[in-house]
Amino acid sequence: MQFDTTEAVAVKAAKPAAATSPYLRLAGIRKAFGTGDSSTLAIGGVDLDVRQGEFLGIIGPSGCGKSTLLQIAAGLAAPTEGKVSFEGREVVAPPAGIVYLFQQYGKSLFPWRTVQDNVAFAIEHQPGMTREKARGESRRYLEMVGLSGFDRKFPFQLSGGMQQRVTIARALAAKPRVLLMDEPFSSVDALTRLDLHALILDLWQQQGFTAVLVTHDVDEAVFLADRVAVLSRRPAHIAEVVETQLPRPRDNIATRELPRFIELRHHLLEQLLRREP
Ligand SMILES: Nc1ncnc2c1ncn2[C@@H]1O[C@H](COP(=O)(O)OP(=O)(O)OP(=O)(O)O)[C@@H](O)[C@H]1O
Repeated sequence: MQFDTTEAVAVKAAKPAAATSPYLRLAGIRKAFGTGDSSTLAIGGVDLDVRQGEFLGIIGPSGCGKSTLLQIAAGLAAPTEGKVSFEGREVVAPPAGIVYLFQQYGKSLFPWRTVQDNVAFAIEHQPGMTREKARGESRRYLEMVGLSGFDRKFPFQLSGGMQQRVTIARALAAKPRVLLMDEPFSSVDALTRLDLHALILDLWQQQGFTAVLVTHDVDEAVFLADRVAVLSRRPAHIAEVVETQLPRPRDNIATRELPRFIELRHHLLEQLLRREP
């Protein structure tokens, strides 16, 4: 299938300057682990601008450096070369406003805390915040992710999908301006994953944060994102950035049947399969 990028280029050119100005910028990012003969070059030079308010998907072959890149964007890891800036300031530590959602909900929730106290953890240390106020706020975010009434349960009393909803509620309680997600839906079953896709899109639309999602799943990236960045094999660089141009609101069944969805899925799978070792 021939992939037509002319439309994508035209749309990009027509956008107002404010929508394309640097918001979260990764410039010349290289990352090596170790030194000398045993060193691994994970990222070989990545330039990527994340636009304010967009939903950006990042896909790439296994082990190409996706998680490393996201950790660098979050200020959780330092690049060997290059610079990250957020709202015009260089990122040298995790900045306020950027929240990182980990893949393994099981490891990121505190098993000894109730669900509401897990969410409260994101806000209870804020100046002027009391435990009761934090719990009240937590219940509001639990309601947003469809978990009203589960606030006094412990994580082990919830299904995997529900536990991931708790981590999403906790991330939202921190009021992210940018939510970075590292394969957040990969540990749940296929139907729960579709539910979580709809949930994260609703929340993104309601709350107005910028979303960056790293995933192996081409369908997930195309379904959720405005743009999909394709990473090359390690050492990673940006092979391509595609504008999805799918109408919103997106629907779990209808959107996936659109010719544009099928065309993008085909193109991106072809890219990835060609790039798998
Ligand atoms: N702390 C570390 N020390 C040494 N090497 C590391 C470290 N973290 C990552 N790497 C290496 O860097 C490369 C990229 O890893 P990373 O986890 O970023 O890839 P990924 O694309 O997210 O992988 P996957 O798709 O399997 O989740 C891999 O070769 C990995 O072994």
